[in-house]
Formats: sequence, structure tokens, C-alpha cells
Amino acid sequence: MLDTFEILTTSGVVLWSRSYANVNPAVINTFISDVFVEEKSSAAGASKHSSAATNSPYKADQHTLKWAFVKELGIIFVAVYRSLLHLQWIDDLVDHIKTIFVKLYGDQLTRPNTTIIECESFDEYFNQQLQELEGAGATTAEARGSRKEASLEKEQLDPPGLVHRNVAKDDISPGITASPASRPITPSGKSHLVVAKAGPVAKMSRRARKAQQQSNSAPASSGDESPARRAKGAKGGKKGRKWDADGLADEEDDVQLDYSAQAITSESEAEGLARSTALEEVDSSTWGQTTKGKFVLRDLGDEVHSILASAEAENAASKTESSSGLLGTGLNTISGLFRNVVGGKTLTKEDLDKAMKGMEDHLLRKNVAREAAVRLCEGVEKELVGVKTGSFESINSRIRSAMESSLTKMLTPTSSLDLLREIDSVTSPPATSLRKRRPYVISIVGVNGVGKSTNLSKICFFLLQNKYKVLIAAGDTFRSGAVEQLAVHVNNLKELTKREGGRVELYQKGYGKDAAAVAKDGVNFAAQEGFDVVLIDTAGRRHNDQRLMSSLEKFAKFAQPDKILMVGEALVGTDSVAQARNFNAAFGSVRSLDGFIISKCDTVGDMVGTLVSLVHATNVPVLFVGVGQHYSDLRNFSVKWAVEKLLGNN
Ligand SMILES: Nc1nc2c(ncn2[C@@H]2O[C@H](COP(=O)(O)OP(=O)(O)OP(=O)(O)O)[C@@H](O)[C@H]2O)c(=O)[nH]1
Repeated sequence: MLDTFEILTTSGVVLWSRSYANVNPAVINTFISDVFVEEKSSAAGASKHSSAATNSPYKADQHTLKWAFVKELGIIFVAVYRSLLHLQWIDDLVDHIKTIFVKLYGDQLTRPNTTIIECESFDEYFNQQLQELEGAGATTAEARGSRKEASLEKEQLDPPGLVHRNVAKDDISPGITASPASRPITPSGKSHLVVAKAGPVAKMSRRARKAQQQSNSAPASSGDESPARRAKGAKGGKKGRKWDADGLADEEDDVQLDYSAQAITSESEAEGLARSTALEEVDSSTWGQTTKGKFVLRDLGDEVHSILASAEAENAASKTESSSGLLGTGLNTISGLFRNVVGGKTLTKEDLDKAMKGMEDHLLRKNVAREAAVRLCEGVEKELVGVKTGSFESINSRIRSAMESSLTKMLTPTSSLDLLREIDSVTSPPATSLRKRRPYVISIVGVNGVGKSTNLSKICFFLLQNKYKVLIAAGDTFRSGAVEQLAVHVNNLKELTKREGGRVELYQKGYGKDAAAVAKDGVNFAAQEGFDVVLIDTAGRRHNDQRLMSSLEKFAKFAQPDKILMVGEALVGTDSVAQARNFNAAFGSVRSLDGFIISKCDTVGDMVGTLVSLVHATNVPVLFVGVGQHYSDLRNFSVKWAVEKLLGNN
């Protein structure tokens, strides 16, 4: 049977716990030290903490510890039981409790300067899960009795309140402490009180309170089926509750919170009760809904199942995304690269050298150009020499968080681009402004075949959906077929967006003309015809082709684009740095690139290092990423997404 379950932070603060038997505190302390401080091999699962549901079991002192870790929140979930036992449901318990706890309290935990976690109502959720899973695993009532005795004994030994594991007071990381009421030792019969909810306004009927008091004081009678289990058997027979002005349930309505006692036999009966339910002061997140749109309090079991179901759906979605190389995977850890030294020490260059080499190799594998990878690592090393690591922090996690900050800083644009607002500011200047209305001009440049026309069309699609009038100017007067290719895009876009109210036309002068002059004429034409935006396509050119590159300066002078965007392929590799530098320098001393569109991100999985190389080489921000071959496959660039991909496993 389960001996203890603890939810604690990596700095050793116990947020919530439940004990059914005395377990030597050294068991969990050693586990934390081995797995999280020293990252010993027996904790192989540590490398996968955030993605794995539960990790390899840890064994100590005749106990087995099943655990899960939510890296983003720095929270460990650990269940301890006797190694002799085989608890089939224990993995599910750890996984479900992790999911529910994160869902209920994740927001509190991420709030800055959080000093307390209000998780006293978590008892109910835990009970619900334990009984549901254990019920399936046929726990005996006798075991419950002995468990309760053990829990009471433990209560005397270890008073509820703030508990720290193995950490000196000064070492406790700021931010999170446990609510004093977060560790009540509760006998398992309690969860039949379906009023349980997350948050301070949970209401409880008089009868419910009485039942709780009874269940807290009286030992569970052997052979008595738990109320929660009976309630489960009566699923579907639920009634709404009436609440009186004190927030107590009106017993006169004769509706029991313990659904085991009766079942609602007809739908009309259920609806009648729903109509009579008064909801003042009840947190809406706890509501369920009847078909008539009236709310009744939701059953705890339903709530837990819906939390688990939505987490499962999210996991499935993120798995699909990562396997298809699309956006949005979770923040994984880097496997085993730099696991070497313990926390709580002042870092020297020697400590860091080996680990930094691991980080550099990791970045190279992510397709970051060597120059950028070396520079980033040098910066992080410089920053970390002389720094003291946290009490439960290994060198690798210190390096990782420093690299995360460096990458985030580097990739975050100094000013954000709100394209639509910028367009509006030039196409509809305020009446008081001296500026005349004119079209907003974007030109797209890049080497051959990177996706210039495709991504220009994607931007156009986005603008048409926002009802702008767009002129596409065919500035590639060089490659045969380029103008026709744009004409096909324009026809497709017209067809796709005819109901949106936008307008798109092609401006073209065929081949062989001076591209700068065509672009300038196109902009003038757009101004006369009342277009809002001009998108100018340009010929692809090798960045080391002097003749073609030098024509870009004239092009910029003639067309006067508001934005010059360079399309760079995610899969370009080592050439990326030179490409970015040459294009950035090609517009003369007064102009440079305004942003990158990184195309074909869908083809590289998490090897998105090229974007780091481009930004590192130029200081020009990434604005959009292309993620496929459809017009809608363009995304605003998310720094968080990129950093997660870059520092994730590979
Ligand atoms: N998978 C994927 N393919 C893309 C993406 N963007 C563009 N492509 C494909 O890349 C190929 C080249 O795209 P184009 O738009 O013709 O490239 P270009 O830079 O205009 O080509 P040139 O005019 O010859 O220089 C086409 O097959 C596009 O469908 C993307 O984000 N993902």
C-alpha cells in the first residue's frame, strides 16, 4: 500500500503531503539528493523529467519511490511504498496527481513572488484519485484502517505546516512556501464530500461537515465500502445543491451530497433541482452545466476526469506536433550532456569547461552556426564563473538557464512589430497629421529558392483576410517563369479570399526591365489606385554575386520600402551567417534589413539553429516563420518556442 505521497519543490519545500505509514525521512532526502543534486545514473529518468509521465523507480531502504517532475515549475511528485508490494496503479496515481496539481495550482506557482500555495482543498482531489485507482486495484478495508492509524500517528510526529527537506533555511529559494494548512493528514473516507473544489470559497453543507468530522474522528469500519466508492457506483444519480445565505447547504431540500444514498430517477427531477440551485459566491470554475443552461455544482470526479482528459488531449496534440516537426513542444531538458557536478558550489572556469563544450556541441547539432555557438557559450561561461549554484542545482541546469536567458535576450526584438497597426498608420494617417495617405511597402529579398514568393503570398493572404487592398509587384524581372508564378499566386489568393472583402492585383512589366524602376512604378501605381499595401517580390540572388547584390541598393532607393524582409531557409546550415551579413549590408549605408522570415521550419524539426545564426550575425530580428506550403502556414515568431526547440533534447 502507499506509505506516503509528497509534492515538493526542488528547493525542498513540501507543498502538500499525505502519509499512511512512517517512512524514514532519509528515504526522500536521499532520493532528492541522488536524482536532483547529483543526477546519479539510477535516476536515468531525470533527463526526461518534464516529458515523461513518471520516471524510473528509485529504490532506498526497502522502499520504492515513483516520481514525476515538472521542470517548468520546479515541482517533484513522489509516491513511496514498500518494495515488496506491486502496486499496478502507482504510475497512474503519480501521473494523475501531477496533472491535477499543475492544473489547479500551476498559475499560483508561476506568479512572481508567490509566498504561499493555497492547496488545502487538494486533499479531496487526492482522495478521489487514490480511491478511484486503488479501487480498481482492490485495496482491502483493513488496509485502510491501518493506514488511517498510521496517518494519525504521523500527524502527532510531524505537525502540519511549512516543511523543508534537507535544506538549510537560508538556502530555500524565494517564492514558494507551503500553506500551513497544506498537509492535513486525512483519513481516506473523506472524499465523498463532493463539495470539494480548488480555491478559498469551497462550500460545505452542514451534513457534509458533520460527515467529515465523523470520518476524521472515527476509524473506518472494516468491510465498509467507502462512501466515495459507493458514490462512484451511483454515478449519474446526482442532484444540485441549494445553498443558504451562509454558504451552507439547505438540508431541507433533502438532497444529499453523498450521492450513494439515492439516485435521481428522472431527468425532470434533475432539472428541477438544477433550477433550484442558487449560485451566489460560488466560483464559476466549479460549475457544471445542465442542458437547460442552468448551472449546478460539478462533481469532483467529473472535474478530475475532465482535467485528466484535457491534459491527455494536450499531450497527444504536442506529440503529433513534435513528430511532424511543427510548433509548440514542451520545454525538455538536454540529455546527459553536462551532468557532472553538484549544486551549492562556486563555479570555476575548470568546472565549466567540459560542460560548456557539451552545450556548444548541442547548439551545433541544432544547426546553430559555429561562430554563433562559440560566442554564445563564451558569454555564458563568462557570466557563470564565480557564481554560486543553488542548493539543488547542478552545473548543467545552471548553464541551461543561463543559455536560456542569453538566447531569449538575443532573439527578442528591441521593438515589437504590429504589422497591421503600422500599415494603418501610413494608410490612414490622422486628420491632424501633415503626412499624406500612401501605401505601405514591403519588399522580400533572399537567395534563390528559399521561399520568397511563397512567403510573400502568405503575408498577402494574411492581409487580405484583414480586408486590405494589396498590390503584388513582380520585381523579379530576371528569372523566366517568376512573373507567371506570381500570377498563379495572385489568382489563388483572389479565389481563396473573395469573400473576405480584400483585393489583390498583380503589377508586372515582364522580363528584362530594371527591377528598381518596376518597383518604383508599382508603388506609384498603388498610390494612385488606392491600394493599402505593396508587396514587392525580388529576384533570388547568391549573396556572393556582386553584380546582383549591388543592384539592391538602387532598388531600396527607388522603392523606398517600409520594411525589407529577408527570407532565410531554416535548413540553410553554415552558409547562413554570410548570407545574412551580405544581404544586410547590401542596401547602402542608410538602410539595412528590417527582419527575417525563416521559411521551411516545418522541415527541420527542432533544429532551428539557423535563426540564431542569422540574428547573431546581423542583430536583425526574426519576425515570421514559415511552417508549410499553404497560404496560412505563416506564424509570428515566438522567442519562447525557438528557445524551447533549441534547448530541448535531440
Ligand atoms: N515545406 C515548406 N516549403 C516551403 C515553405 N516556404 C516555401 N516553400 C517551398 O519552397 C519552394 C520554393 O519557394 P519559392 O517561393 O518559389 O521560392 P523563391 O525564393 O521565390 O524562389 P526563386 O524565385 O527561384 O528565388 C516551393 O516549393 C515552396 O512551396 C515553407 O515554409 N515550408
